[in-house]
Amino acid sequence: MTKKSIIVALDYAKPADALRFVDNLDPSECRVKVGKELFTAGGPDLVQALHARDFDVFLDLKFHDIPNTVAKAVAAAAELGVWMVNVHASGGHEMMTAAKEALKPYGDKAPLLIAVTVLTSMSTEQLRATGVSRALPEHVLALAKNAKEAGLAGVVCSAQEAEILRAALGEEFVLVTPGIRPANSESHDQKRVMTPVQAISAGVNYLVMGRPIRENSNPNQLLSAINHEISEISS
Ligand SMILES: O=c1ccn([C@@H]2O[C@H](COP(=O)(O)O)[C@@H](O)[C@H]2O)c(=O)[nH]1
Repeated sequence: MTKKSIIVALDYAKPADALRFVDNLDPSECRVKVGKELFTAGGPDLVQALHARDFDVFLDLKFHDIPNTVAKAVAAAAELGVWMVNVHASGGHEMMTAAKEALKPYGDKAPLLIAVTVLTSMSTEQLRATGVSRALPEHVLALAKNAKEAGLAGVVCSAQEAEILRAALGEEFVLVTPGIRPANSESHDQKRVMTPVQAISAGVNYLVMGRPIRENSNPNQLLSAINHEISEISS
């Protein structure tokens, strides 16, 4: 179990606010995630500024397009030197294979390529309303199997599906889980949530946390406390 299993979501509108926030974090305690809002505002310069501060960057742009376009997009992410990048598993096998192929020239320097299964903000009812009739965990597993068959390193899912995925897809398959909330804290728009300890116990590799950390009066203290909590159960 890596010490840096917490990925802090930098969901800021302004790059300066994101950098001010990370300047109070220790890059040996966490990694960071740049999503659509911050990347649209700050672009490659912002990613470079995070690298200069020694942070591993998960570029969470959830690419979903035709295979050629997605392949070019993940190659552009590799050029930025990010640690992790993702696509939507619902884009299908051909799209995911094209993305994987596009990273081959980068060898050991290629970012980890993972696929989003079902967003953690979705409930069973919301998924059904999109036309998916099978049970939500079953759908997540089918998408994750497709991602593994296409050669991807892992998936984004909810920690609630981690045990099923770990059992079916093996120890090496990377599970990245947003929707992580400390006990008794607000869920916001997240529907499938778990606490950090529950998630790690279920076999998750990386915990994505945004608002609970960013909105805490002492983010560093909270990070250390969670790192301590999870190190106790994973040692
Ligand atoms: O299924 C998904 C995929 C991505 N996310 C992203 O993770 C963070 C979660 O932030 P919180 O503030 O901890 O809710 C956010 O950047 C999402 O875009 C997700 O939540 N679920």
